[in-house]
Amino acid sequence: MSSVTQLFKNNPVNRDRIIPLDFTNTKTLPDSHVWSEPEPVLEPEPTIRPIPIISLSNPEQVLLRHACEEWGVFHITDHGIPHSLLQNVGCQMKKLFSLPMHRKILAIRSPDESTGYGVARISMFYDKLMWSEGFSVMGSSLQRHAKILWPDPDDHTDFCNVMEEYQKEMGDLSHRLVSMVMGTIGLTHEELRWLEPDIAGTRTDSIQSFLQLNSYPVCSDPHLAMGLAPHTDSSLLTILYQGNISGLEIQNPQEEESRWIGVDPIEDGLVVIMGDLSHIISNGRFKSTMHRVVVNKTHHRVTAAYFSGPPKNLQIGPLINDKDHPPIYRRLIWEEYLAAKATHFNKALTLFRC
Ligand SMILES: C=C1C[C@]23C[C@H]1CC[C@H]2[C@@]12CCC[C@@](C)(C(=O)O1)[C@H]2[C@@H]3C(=O)O
Ligand SMILES: O=C(O)CCC(=O)C(=O)O
Ligand SMILES: [Fe+2]
Repeated sequence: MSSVTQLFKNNPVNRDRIIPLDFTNTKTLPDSHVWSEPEPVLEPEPTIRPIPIISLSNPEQVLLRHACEEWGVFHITDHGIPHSLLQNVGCQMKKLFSLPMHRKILAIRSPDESTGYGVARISMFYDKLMWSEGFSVMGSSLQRHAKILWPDPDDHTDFCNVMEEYQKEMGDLSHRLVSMVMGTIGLTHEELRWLEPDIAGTRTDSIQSFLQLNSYPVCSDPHLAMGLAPHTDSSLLTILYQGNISGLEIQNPQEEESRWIGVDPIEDGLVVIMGDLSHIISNGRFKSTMHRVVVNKTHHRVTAAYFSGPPKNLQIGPLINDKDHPPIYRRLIWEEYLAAKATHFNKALTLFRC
């Protein structure tokens, strides 16, 4: 059993934090989903620099390092993922989330499981409920849940083929990205051996991953709702496909006073979100930036987030140990980190401080 699966068995979620609202049959915002008074619209700050864009056909080390150290979030272009595959992923997500509620419910995640249909796990750390629904995939859960959602083999085969292809592409891309970003701070350390491609497919120590499909239905009162509440990702890094609809925002990492900045889609781009584990490995140099998702009145937004993490049972820890910068985090395995996150949420990182 994967360590992530075991983790969810040990940290079950309350049922009321699993089943989403039936958004298609909800015309006005229920009180459970009202987060705040409308925020005053902030004038755009002239000093705010745009989120970095890194071309993978010719990545500049200095820019990439800057993106990881100053922003923790950046766009990538020329990533090699076929445009048609991204479009198919978008279509399949729409197909899934447009199913009637009574169908989606058949694939509902159970309280001690990580995969299937339901509300994002961070929901349990907030009083209010979010204007979103999700579908999580890990390993063999894809086939099982797809067959429940679509008894007709034509439908579930299409869905599974697209998602399997996407996971394969994301696996390769995340390997490339992790070694690229770690390379920018001089990490060629023995301990990064697990990043070397597993061409024969025989190693048991390859990267673990988790695919999260998110759906943010149209909302009559977007200023009062929250698509996905503020959080940092527990991954090494997350690759996000967000189509061409805005909604993702990051907390400006260069300001003390939190101000949210939109990460608006760019043509054929993907977004990379640096996770807490990269922050740990880089001994605090890389930011794992707080982000959230806002919703809108007119467009149903669907996104695919691919979380990659280190191999099962592999201990990771700060890898830049010169005497001027002693390690600020202790060593840990991904499962331990996820367990801390599942109970302490945004305070999890501080628990591993030396
Ligand atoms: C591999 C991961 C990453 C997890 C935990 C575990 C499985 C589910 C992932 C997400 C997916 C949705 C956002 C998030 C914040 C959530 O609620 O569940 C993510 C979380 C994290 O990054 O902590
Ligand atoms: O949907 C988005 O724009 C972001 C999703 C996200 O942050 C997540 O799934 O962790
Ligand atoms: Fe996230």
